[in-house]
Amino acid sequence: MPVDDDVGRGAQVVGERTGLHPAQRRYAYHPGFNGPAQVTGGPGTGRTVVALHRVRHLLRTGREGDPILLTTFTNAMAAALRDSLALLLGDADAHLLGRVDITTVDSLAARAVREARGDSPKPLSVAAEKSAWTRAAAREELPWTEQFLSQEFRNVVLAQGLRTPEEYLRCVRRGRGTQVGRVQRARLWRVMERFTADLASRDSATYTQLCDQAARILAEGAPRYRHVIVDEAQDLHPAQWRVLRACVADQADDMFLVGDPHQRIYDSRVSLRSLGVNVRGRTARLRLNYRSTEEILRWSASLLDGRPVGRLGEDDDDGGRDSLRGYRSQLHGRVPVARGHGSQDEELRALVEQVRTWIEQDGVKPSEVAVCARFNTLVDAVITRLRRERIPAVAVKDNPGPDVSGVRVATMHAMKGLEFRCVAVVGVTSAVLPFAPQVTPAETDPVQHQSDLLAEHCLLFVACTRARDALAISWSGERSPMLDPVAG
Ligand SMILES: Nc1ncnc2c1ncn2[C@@H]1O[C@H](COP(=O)(O)OP(=O)(O)OP(=O)(O)O)[C@@H](O)[C@H]1O
Repeated sequence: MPVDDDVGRGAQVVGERTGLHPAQRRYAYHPGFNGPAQVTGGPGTGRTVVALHRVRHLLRTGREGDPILLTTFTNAMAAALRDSLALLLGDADAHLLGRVDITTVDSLAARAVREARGDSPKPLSVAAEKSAWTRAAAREELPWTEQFLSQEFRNVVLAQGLRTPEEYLRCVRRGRGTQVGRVQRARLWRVMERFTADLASRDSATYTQLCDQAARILAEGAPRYRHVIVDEAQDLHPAQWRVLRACVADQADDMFLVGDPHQRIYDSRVSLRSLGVNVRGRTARLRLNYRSTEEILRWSASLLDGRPVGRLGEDDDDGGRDSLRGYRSQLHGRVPVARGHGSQDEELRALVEQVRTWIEQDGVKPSEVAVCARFNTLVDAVITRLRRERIPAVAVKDNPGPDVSGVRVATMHAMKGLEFRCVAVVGVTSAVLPFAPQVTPAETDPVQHQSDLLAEHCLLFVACTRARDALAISWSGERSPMLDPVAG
């Protein structure tokens, strides 16, 4: 199989055109789509590989000098895509690489704002945003929490690009499960105005605000790219889609999107049609997983417990549902192991044994083993413990290159897009999965509650589907209810 064996990367290069499955090849080497095209599929079905081949095809067949934008979700994934594309192009086509801008949408947005204004506001941390909402709401007795205010601003105002109180009064609050009348909307708007003015005075902004600003700036100028290729499309917010739409003219082969709605771990349900990205008649779904064994796939899929997952690029009003029907692997191996422990110390001791077995008995390189946890505190504890037991360990967030040895340790969010031969998911307790502060209470907003809960299930699904050959799940104390379908 013509696959390079760099570690911890999702976008490994499938060598020549003939290495692709016919379903992958049909889209990667399509002679020309009459508008945006989209490829979906479960984890490990090679969507990123298809995106890379599409870039190569467009580079080879397009006009010399036509710029291409290739975006993904994190800087680490952008770096991995850059390496993979360079490998795929090889020496013969290396000169074409300069035509491809590989970056995240947030970085692209920050760049556009900086170019227009001479600088760009400082992005706000989650904690700083919460305090800013508290300040904005301080003068009024409001019935809303900071979480509600932040979601209303992000999921209604910024999602729809609303500019005035009149627009907000008139808008349909898509995706929100609460009624907010005219008087309440007027109050909410005042709070949101105070929030934005406060941030502006501190020269700060949320990432979504930055994208909203960038989309307006870009829409006023000429399109910057001839083609836009989007990896991990399931997690982009409408403001990020507006940035992308503004970057490329509405024409043949303008946008090529790949994503998996089962891996949506951020709160973004989007109607692409309403944002001028209409993929109708140009969609394909991949079903063959090349990464994991069938045993890992089945096990991980049952974590979603049949929960309905909306289609990529459709919101609740579009109403479509995606499914993992027909999703399969031709690889076979051991059934994943799920085990509870009396204390965290015991759990970490068992983890050390498991990792040792993978490395010493199964002959797996340390860098092909990953351990992940919901939060950084446990990530740090795992690294300390492994090192104490003389097992080399490195944090994925420190971006270790492929030649750095050591077990990779990361949060579940940071596992997005990566893959490893063996994966241990630790600390899967009821306290962190689902993580209550992350899930809007049903009485505050029942729709948001369901969507937040689904994102928690998807997060565990993403973590487990990074494993190629072996998967071990553990917890200490009370097991997460999300494991009920698999752990009996
Ligand atoms: N046709 C193929 N032949 C052999 N291996 C393949 C093929 N297509 C993809 N792969 C391999 O399958 C693995 C998953 O591919 P890729 O990362 O592109 O999938 P993905 O759908 O983007 O996955 P995810 O979103 O879960 O990260 C990689 O190791 C890749 O090299």
